[in-house]
Amino acid sequence: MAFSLGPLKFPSSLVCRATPTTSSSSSLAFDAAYIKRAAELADMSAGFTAPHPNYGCVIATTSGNGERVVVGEGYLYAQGTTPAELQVVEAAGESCRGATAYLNMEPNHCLGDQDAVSALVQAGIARVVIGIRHPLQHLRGKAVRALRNEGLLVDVLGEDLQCKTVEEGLKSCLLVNAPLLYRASCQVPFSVLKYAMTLDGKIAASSGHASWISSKKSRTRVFDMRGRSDAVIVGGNTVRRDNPRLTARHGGGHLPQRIVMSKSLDLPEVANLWDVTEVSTLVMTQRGAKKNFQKYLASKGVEVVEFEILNPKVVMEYLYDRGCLSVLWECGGTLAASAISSGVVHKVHAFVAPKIIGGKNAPSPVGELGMVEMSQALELIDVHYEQVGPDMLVSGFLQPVPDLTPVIPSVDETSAIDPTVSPYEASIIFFYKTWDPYGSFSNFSLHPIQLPDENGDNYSWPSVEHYYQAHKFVGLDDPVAKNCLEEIKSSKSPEEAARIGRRMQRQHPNLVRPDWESVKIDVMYRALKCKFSTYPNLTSMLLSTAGSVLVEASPHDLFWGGGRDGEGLNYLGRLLMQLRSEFLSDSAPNADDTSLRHDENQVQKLP
Ligand SMILES: NC(=O)C1=CN([C@@H]2O[C@H](COP(=O)(O)OP(=O)(O)OC[C@H]3O[C@@H](n4cnc5c(N)ncnc54)[C@H](OP(=O)(O)O)[C@@H]3O)[C@@H](O)[C@H]2O)C=CC1
Ligand SMILES: Nc1c(N[C@@H]2O[C@H](COP(=O)(O)O)[C@@H](O)[C@H]2O)[nH]c(=O)[nH]c1=O
Repeated sequence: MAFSLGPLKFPSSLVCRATPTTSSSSSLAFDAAYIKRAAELADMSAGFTAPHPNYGCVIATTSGNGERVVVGEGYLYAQGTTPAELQVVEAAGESCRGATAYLNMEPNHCLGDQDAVSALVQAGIARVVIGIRHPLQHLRGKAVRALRNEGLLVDVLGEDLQCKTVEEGLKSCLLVNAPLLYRASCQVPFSVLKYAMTLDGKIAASSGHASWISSKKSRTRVFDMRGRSDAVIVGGNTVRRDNPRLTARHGGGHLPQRIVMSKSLDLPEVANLWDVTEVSTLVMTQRGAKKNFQKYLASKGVEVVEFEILNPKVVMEYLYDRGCLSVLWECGGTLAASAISSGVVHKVHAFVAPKIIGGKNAPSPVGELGMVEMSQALELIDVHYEQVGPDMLVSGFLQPVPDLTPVIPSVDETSAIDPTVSPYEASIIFFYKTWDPYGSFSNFSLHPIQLPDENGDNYSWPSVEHYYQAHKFVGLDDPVAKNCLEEIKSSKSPEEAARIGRRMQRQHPNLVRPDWESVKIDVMYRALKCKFSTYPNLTSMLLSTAGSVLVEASPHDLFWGGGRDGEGLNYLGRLLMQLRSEFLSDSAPNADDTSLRHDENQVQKLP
């Protein structure tokens, strides 16, 4: 799950938070330059590391006359080869003592791996500057903690170093591992749509002829893009029309797998893509399509994969499972439209050639998307323009680079709600359905609570949800509202209570107590406090989550829940964290309500 807070943004105050060793602006400028260099180095292995990240490392020190000197540089060549940090400390030897290591990304710190952390420690590195934390939950923060435990000073960009000077460096680090961030966030490979079009927006003449629209220089650039990808995808029509090779002919380097998506399998018997001597080809089709042709392809060494229904989403999920990090779509407009509509395209590279071909029926880069107004157009983010020979390369993101910082609410809010949570280090614990591992945190869990009813009489509410829904109608002198309250009290399940309360609120908003919006958080907090104080196992379960951010994983409820992509306010999670914080500072939690006034004040303070 992604909590995209928008890409490449810094907190609004750009005041530098910097450690004593880095406080001068010239040191920050060095930090920024070296971290950028680490990202450049990491980029050298693009295409080779799937599904692992790209790592670069620069080690710099201050010489006797006070000058900064780089004592070593390196990058991870490919998956399974010596980590960048190890290579550099080995090469730089004694010069590493007291030096600073710049890493574009927090290293893996897994048991059994050749360990970057121990290499840096043993080499005598004094300080480590890290571009971004590891985006994968199980690795996030591990190396940072381990290095700090060993006494090294660790500065993470955007956390310990937050200022304009390092902004570019951080951006480079995010971009160089953008495929990993998208992969981790969307559970599909990072996906780029590339096409070449004429100035009048055609990707071929009306005859279908397309070679060539872009210049030789642009096409050589495409070879490089292919080399950075793990797979290149085209549709059946492009195979029939162009007979492409889809190889990266830029002198060595990585070759991506070639993928054809064809439902009909009405493909030519002779095609460049069926020659798999240099690189493999996969044909993706629908179950049962032209079995004889499937056999024929298999005899040529072409792998055929059948799907129940062939569409870009299932193909991308399949490629994710096969370990692809990055995929290049080089199809025509029909398949491109289908891929964009399915939400699997993250970036676009459009080569625009200064040519006009015309033709009413000449194809364009993206087919039907079903949009009717210009306001619906998809706008690219972080757009770049670059002249390549006579052509213009326009590129940009269709979806922001995901920020996987596991924080809901925001970094600033988190410590205000629960000071025990260190926002950058925290893991997220999601809860939602009652059968989930933390299902007892749900309002729907069947843990009766004793709290006064509308008459002030002690009442056993079957669940927090019963209490919450009923309180929408408390204090109203209306027979329908009173009846609804009674119905909620006697409803057989929390789901039923929720259904009655929500329906009534929707159909008769005038029968909901007028102060509901301002008291609902208090009502919920009172019920939660009672529930978690009443049941010792729930108290300990809540306390056991100390240090983690709690998120109600409701995709629809954007007030109490975190939403599908972290867009929700997560008030239920916030209240539980607030309660946990209160329990932690109170050695003997109980259901006594004498502290309630104080709690209410605290609740009011929530942003
Ligand atoms: N200038 C450029 O950058 C490029 C130009 N071209 C040009 O574009 C033209 C071909 O474009 P176009 O016809 O759009 O071809 P596409 O490459 O988009 O192929 C469309 C075909 O993809 C297959 N397909 C499989 N699943 C799907 C799906 N879910 N949705 C849509 N298609 C699916 C079908 O193959 P099947 O019919 O076999 O079932 C379909 O006919 C050619 O003239 C070619 O030269 C192509 C690529 C790039
Ligand atoms: N016509 C066109 C492109 N077309 C794309 O390139 C494929 C051909 O690749 P190959 O056989 O490896 O050279 C073709 O099928 C289509 O996907 N690309 C471009 O950069 N510029 C162009 O003008």
